[in-house]
Amino acid sequence: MFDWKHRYQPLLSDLEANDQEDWASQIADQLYRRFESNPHGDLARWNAALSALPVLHEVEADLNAPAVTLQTQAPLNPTQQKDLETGLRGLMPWRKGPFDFFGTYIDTEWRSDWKWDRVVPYVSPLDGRRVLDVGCGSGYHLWRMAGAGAEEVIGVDPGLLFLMQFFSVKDYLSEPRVHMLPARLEDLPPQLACFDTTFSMGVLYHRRSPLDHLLELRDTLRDGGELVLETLVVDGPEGYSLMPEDRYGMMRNVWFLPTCDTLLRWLDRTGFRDARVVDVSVTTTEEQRSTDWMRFQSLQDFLDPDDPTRTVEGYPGPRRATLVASKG
Ligand SMILES: Nc1ncnc2c1ncn2[C@@H]1O[C@H](C[S@+](CC[C@H]([NH3+])C(=O)[O-])CC(=O)[O-])[C@@H](O)[C@H]1O
Repeated sequence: MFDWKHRYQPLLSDLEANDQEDWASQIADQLYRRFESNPHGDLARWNAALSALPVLHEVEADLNAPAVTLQTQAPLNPTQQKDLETGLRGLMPWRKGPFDFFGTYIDTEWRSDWKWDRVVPYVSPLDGRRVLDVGCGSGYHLWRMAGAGAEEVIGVDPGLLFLMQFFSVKDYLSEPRVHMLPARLEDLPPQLACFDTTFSMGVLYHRRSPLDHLLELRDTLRDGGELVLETLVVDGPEGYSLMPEDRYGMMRNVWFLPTCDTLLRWLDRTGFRDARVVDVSVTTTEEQRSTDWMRFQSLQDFLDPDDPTRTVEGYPGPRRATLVASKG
């Protein structure tokens, strides 16, 4: 069974030592529910894949390279190489990355490093900061945040396969600064007010109530803390946002695609100050595509073949804005 007690003990002890006993006991309850009282149907299979990964010593990491990289001095022997392949293949599909496990390159569906490169020039330096990443996926950006010098990084994402992918990296590293919880933002205690920087990238459009999402993000931050928000946007006047009739680019659960000016208004109304748009980029089929490690359909299949500037449903194709704001 997935040994969550052992893996989460350091985080729970840290929180207790920092007067966050309530949060620690809430996390322990949530973990118990997810792993023991009501486990996901695929958990045993994913755990077997994680357990298949070879035990290796003196692993070093490069958290500043485009692919989060793990390496050892000596190359892996053929048995270790085979076990590595079995374990990593058992954790497919790999969507957010890339990663390099001891020379095995995981070409993920997304070039998440491209997003990081777009965002990081505009973020206050992360050195010494306590950082939250909401909707962290496999945890790719968590490792890059630690590489950028953050003192502590916590990711939250409800996806359990993502969590298993996170532990496929974490189990190799003695890296006490980086944690991931299988939870939604809404599952965190209200008014945490303890993070210096909170990222929400690729989540807002999945929320039926985007303003509540912004309020919940604000409540995670200390006064003056920084929000980094990245989400899908459309053209149009202030106040406008697109609500797709059903799917958007074949994705279910897409609710609001605002204009940049609407987003600035939303941030103002939810208690942020100094909000600014720092980047707007079209998502290309080079950035999001099927690979050997994610063999399902991807962006190319979600765009109109006769007009790739539009989704198959006829909406404007994906364009993402990054905004930075402070808790007012
Ligand atoms: N309420 C929620 N709370 C926390 N996580 C959530 C919630 N709802 C959805 N998610 C999670 O947010 C992530 C959004 S993906 C962005 C990944 C990364 N940030 C990226 O920018 O590359 C974008 C996409 O694939 O559309 C998924 O992993 C969800 O499980």
